[in-house]
Amino acid sequence: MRSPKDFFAPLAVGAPEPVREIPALPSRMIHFFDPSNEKMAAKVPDIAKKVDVLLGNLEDAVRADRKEAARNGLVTIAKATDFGGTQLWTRVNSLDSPWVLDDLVTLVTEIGDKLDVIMVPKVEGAQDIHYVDRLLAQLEARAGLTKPLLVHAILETASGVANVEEIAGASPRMQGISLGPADLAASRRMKTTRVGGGHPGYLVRTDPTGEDLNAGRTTYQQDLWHYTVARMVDACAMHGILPYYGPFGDIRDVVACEDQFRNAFLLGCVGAWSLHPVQIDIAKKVFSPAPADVAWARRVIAEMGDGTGAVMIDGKMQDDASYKQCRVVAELADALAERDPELAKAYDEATKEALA
Ligand SMILES: CC(C)(COP(=O)(O)OP(=O)(O)OC[C@H]1O[C@@H](n2cnc3c(N)ncnc32)[C@H](O)[C@@H]1OP(=O)(O)O)[C@@H](O)C(=O)NCCC(=O)NCCSC(=O)C[C@H](O)C(=O)O
Ligand SMILES: [Mg+2]
Repeated sequence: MRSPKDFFAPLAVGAPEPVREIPALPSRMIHFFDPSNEKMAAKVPDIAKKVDVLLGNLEDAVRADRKEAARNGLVTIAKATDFGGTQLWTRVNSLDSPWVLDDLVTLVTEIGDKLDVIMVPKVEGAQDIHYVDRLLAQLEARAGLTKPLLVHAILETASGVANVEEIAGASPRMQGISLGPADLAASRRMKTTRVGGGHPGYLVRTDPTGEDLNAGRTTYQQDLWHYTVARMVDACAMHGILPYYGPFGDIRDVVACEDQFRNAFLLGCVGAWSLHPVQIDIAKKVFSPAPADVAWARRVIAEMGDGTGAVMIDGKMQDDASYKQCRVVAELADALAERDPELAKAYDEATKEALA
């Protein structure tokens, strides 16, 4: 563990100064594509206009014999594309794989100035982040980069969950953490074969109403991921970094995907992964607060003045704490409005109506 005194010192001579604060840039959807897949790669310029984050995936879902093609494809795409205000991320192979060293060396050297965040899979503890942290500093120094690359960990091993607080605080590069429900289920020996989402067998049942144990009893499906997401959100909030729900693998089930994303949004996540174009608009809808909620938040803030004391608005008590809750929603809305003029208009119209 580094001393707090040198936590923000560069880890290699000539490496850029680490950031002191993680920018809360819109990242409602992290859109995955395989850079070795020509059809997907051809769609990148168009998709880049629609998403907050575009991620060139080199890890799982890329066949072993396509790893080099994916790495080289990402370099070519990054050099040839103007991403505008859209962030470019990558997910490198796992730290125990034969590909990760070349992934990091090639990407930082060739396109380190274009990349914003490196997603590291299967993180087990702070030691994994420390390894990547030092290596990135060496590579950044050699490439002459002036802006440090940020690191995003996937929470997808039982050890990772047990160590999530130390992972979140392991480096000033830590930008955020995503839930990886598929690998996590395997690591924990959970008995679901689904990629994220619920399971009909994970439920609670109302009490029996009489002798017949089957009669009149309702069951309610529970969220398999509630504990992990909540723990991840707390760890991220404690360290000033951003939490994300990960993948929802049932691409056809756009309804359950929206539900799972919304649960994560309400619990504190700022975004989720989109694996297919159809999931982009779901994430955009869910992770942008509704205009009516933004209008309400802005109204409470306006009526609360300096944010202290208690007032009644429409029969509901508001005080210092609810003022802070409203600031969370209003600040997110302001950040999204800056990127999205349509959303800005919808928020302003709803606010005008609420304040009239
Ligand atoms: C899931 C897919 C394999 C589905 O692909 P496909 O069968 O081609 O779907 P469609 O025919 O409906 O596609 C229509 C067109 O759209 C293009 N397409 C599909 N997906 C994307 C995309 N992500 N980005 C850009 N374009 C995309 C198709 O090429 C079709 O094009 P055209 O024929 O010209 O009309 C596929 O969507 C896919 O591979 N998605 C990404 C999967 C992925 O990245 N998986 C890894 C992340 S999840 C994970 O790793 C688990 C996690 O770590 C954990 O442990 O939980
Ligand atoms: Mg995984």
